Amino acid sequence: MNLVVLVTGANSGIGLALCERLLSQGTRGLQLCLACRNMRRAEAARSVLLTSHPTAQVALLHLDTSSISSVVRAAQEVRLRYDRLDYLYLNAGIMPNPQFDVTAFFKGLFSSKIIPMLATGVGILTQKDGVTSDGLQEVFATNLFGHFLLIRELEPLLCHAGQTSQLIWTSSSNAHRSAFNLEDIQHQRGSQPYSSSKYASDLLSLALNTHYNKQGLYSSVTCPGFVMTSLTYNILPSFPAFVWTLLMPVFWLIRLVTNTFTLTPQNGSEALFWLFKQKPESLDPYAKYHSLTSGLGNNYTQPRKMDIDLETSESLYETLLQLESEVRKNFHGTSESERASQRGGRGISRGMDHLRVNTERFQ
Ligand SMILES: NC(=O)C1=CN([C@@H]2O[C@H](COP(=O)(O)OP(=O)(O)OC[C@H]3O[C@@H](n4cnc5c(N)ncnc54)[C@H](OP(=O)(O)O)[C@@H]3O)[C@@H](O)[C@H]2O)C=CC1
Ligand SMILES: CC(C)CCC[C@@H](C)[C@H]1CC[C@H]2C3=C(CC[C@]12C)[C@@]1(C)CCC(=O)C[C@@H]1CC3
Repeated sequence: MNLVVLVTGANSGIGLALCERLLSQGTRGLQLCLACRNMRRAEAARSVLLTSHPTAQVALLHLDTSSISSVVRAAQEVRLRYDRLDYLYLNAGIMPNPQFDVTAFFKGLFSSKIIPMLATGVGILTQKDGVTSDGLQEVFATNLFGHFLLIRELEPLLCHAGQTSQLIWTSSSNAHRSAFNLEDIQHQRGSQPYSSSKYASDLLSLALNTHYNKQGLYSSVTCPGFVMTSLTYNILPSFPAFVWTLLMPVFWLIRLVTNTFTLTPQNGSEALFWLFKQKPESLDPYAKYHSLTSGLGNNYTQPRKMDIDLETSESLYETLLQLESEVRKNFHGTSESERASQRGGRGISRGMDHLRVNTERFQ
């Protein structure tokens, strides 16, 4: 059987580590597709993978999840290239302009909330969000909506009679109900867009199971733990690399009390890889599958109930469908010459100006 696996944000961190593990376990005929926004980095990732697995089938796909036109074009390309899609890893993610609250961190260290604070980062992190050329909030567009649109565009490959397909989200322990608001799903008015987008992915996964299980499509949510990647290095950009290295023994000690300090991308990809080997029908739609690493360095996967409910997940799903239909109307309303100039990388914001206006009421 030729399994097709597509991973978004596959050129670094957890996504790349997952690809390495998928190839290492030696599934015959596995076709891996790295969907990345930066083709130079994607090429470099493919070289790394092919160095250790010279006969592997590793394809590249240009995909910028924050851009509607890029998602639509990438999905078109996938439909041309493949006649099935068995696993879709929705892994690409950003946490732009993170602000680390040092005072809250030190207060937390000497309070009873120390363990949850170290495990989730809740209460010590905020971000400054931007707006995409489509007029959407950047974190929402990148982490959630681009992926939602991708799933909808790939429906013909994902919903096949007689076979199951899996959607696997890289969510986070930072996902928190208090950061999410159904009236402001893009988190335009708050300072925790990352937490909001990850909580929204937890809700959306539940809704996707409700609507697509009958068609053989299953969705699950993972949490990689705290992993040292470019995303986390960016939280304390003033720390040179050697400071992080010096802190490693401290982190290993913390791991003795919270197994969420997975630290390496390989450890962090544990749950994503574990799900690859599971029968999707046996998975719990209300569970988040956590990558955990014990004090002795052993990796394992543990399901934990999410703080989500069916009603909110349905409301979010309906709102996303409305936004999708608005976005499609505007995208198809764009003239061919405008789309051609978008393809050339110019005039995206001009071509999508009317969309920005129309999406305003969804923000
Ligand atoms: N590190 C951690 O502790 C945790 C991470 N996560 C999640 O894990 C996922 C992977 O992050 P991680 O490996 O840590 O960090 P990395 O920054 O190493 O990986 C993020 C990947 O997403 C890609 N990406 C970002 N924006 C886009 C976009 N618009 N279109 C396509 N690809 C994009 C990046 O590409 P590029 O190289 O071009 O920037 C990169 O390949 C994210 O969803 C993150 O939120 C969750 C919990 C904890
Ligand atoms: C000695 C200190 C300077 C150590 C600082 C540690 C913090 C920077 C980290 C402790 C818990 C971490 C954490 C995340 C980021 C970095 C910490 C706050 C995340 C929020 C990163 C993104 C996620 O999705 C979840 C992570 C949870 C834990």
